[in-house]
Formats: sequence, C-alpha cells, structure tokens
Amino acid sequence: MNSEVIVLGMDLGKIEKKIIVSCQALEDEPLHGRGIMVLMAKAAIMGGASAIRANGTQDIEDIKAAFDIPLIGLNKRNIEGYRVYITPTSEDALAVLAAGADVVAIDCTLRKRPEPLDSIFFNIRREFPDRLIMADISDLKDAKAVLDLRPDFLATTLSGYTDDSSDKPKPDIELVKVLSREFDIPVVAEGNYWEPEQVVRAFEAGAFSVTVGSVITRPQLITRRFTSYLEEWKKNRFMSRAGGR
Ligand SMILES: CC(=O)N[C@H](C=O)[C@@H](O)[C@H](O)[C@H](O)COP(=O)(O)O
Repeated sequence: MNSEVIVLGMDLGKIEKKIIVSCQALEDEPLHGRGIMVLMAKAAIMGGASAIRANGTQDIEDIKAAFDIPLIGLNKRNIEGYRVYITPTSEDALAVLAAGADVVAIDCTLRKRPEPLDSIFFNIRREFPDRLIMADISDLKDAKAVLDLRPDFLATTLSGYTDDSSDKPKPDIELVKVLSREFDIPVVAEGNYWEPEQVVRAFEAGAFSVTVGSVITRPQLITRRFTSYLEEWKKNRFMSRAGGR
C-alpha cells in the first residue's frame, strides 16, 4: 500500500501503521452525554491517536469541530427484525457524512439487512463522492461478498459478534492476516484489542491501522476487568486453601 497516495479526500498516510481510537458511549453507558466523547477524543489525541471512530451525528459534528483529525463515523441504530445495527441504511450513512465524517463505517456482514448494501454504497458515492467507506465485516465470506462494491477499507470489527464467528479468538488476528493476504484493500484490525502486544501482532499480520476502543474509552469495562481478575484470584485462593486442609 502506497502511503503517499491521497485517496479521494483523505491522506491515508495519516493513519497508516497507527492507532485509531474508538470513542463511543451508547445511551445506556455512564459516559453518554453531549461533550463527553469530545473530551475522550481530546485525551486520545494527546496520547497519540491518529484518528477517531465515533458514533452518532452529534458526537461526529462536535469532534470534527474541535479537532483537525480523520474521523470514522457510524450510526448505531437497532431496527426491529434485524441484527445489523452499524449504519444500517443509506439514511444513517448520509447523516454520518453530512455531520462531517471522512469515512463512514457500515455493517457489511451477510446477515439479513433492512436495505441492500449496493443501494447504500450507491447513495453514498452519489452524495459524497470524496468520502470513504469502511466495510465492517466478521469473516472472509463477508469480505468476498462486499468486494464488488469496492469498499475503501475492510475492518474486522464484527468478528465474534455474528453467529458464524462467535467462536473466533478475540482479537481475530488470523482474519487480519487472511484479509491482508487475499485483498489489495487496507485492512483495519478492530475488535477486542486490549494489549499493545496484540496491536503489534495485528500490524505484523498486515493491518493497515488498528482501532482500539473499550480498553481506552469504556471505564466500566476497564474496572470490570480488574474486579473479575480479583474475584478469580480470591476463588482460586479459597479453593487451594480448602484443598490444603
Ligand atoms: C461490535 C461493535 O458494535 N463494535 C463497535 C463498533 O463501532 C464498538 O462498540 C467497539 O467499541 C469498537 O468496534 C472497538 O472495539 P473494542 O471496543 O472491542 O476495542
């Protein structure tokens, strides 16, 4: 991949071999609320993030207004009868781009969807020909199926979150390797990266960028990781003591 190339409106070199930080808090999360993800993005940028991934038009607008940094936007929306929720329709995708996202992330799994993918891609390219599309997929067959629509990135975001991929390791570095080998499209490793060492392995497997989210931006999950570890330690300690008697 030639990092000197400016693809449409965005200089890909800005994110190549760098970390993207996902700053998202849904309505049921403690950090949900206007302005909070802007501060989270500020902290991520101070820490060296090359780009931000953000959910919802308000956060996208606010983060874009505050920082001159590439932004990958999405709109999570549940539609009854479908399990596809990352930017499920053209309406969602166009709203994300109208809010200022440089790239729109779309669920491109083979699951039943409310609108065909070719219609979503067509509408994006007609209305925003200079922006990019990130195909969030869960496995190789999703990637093969979306190829004809020429996404600008493939992201492993949904590995582990579909019925077919629920048994995959977290993070799914093997998928990064296969996609990088099979296709000439930048592969973004995303989903369940909790250790810097895993990020390095993703780059070694061919990732163009790696998106890191919860371990940086979801304090309730970060805390839970500590408390769960401690609980496990207490349980084992009790068991070994009991066994020793
Ligand atoms: C599956 C899904 O809905 N993923 C979402 C996609 O935008 C986000 O909730 C994740 O935080 C993001 O993908 C980063 O992953 P992680 O938080 O595991 O580092």
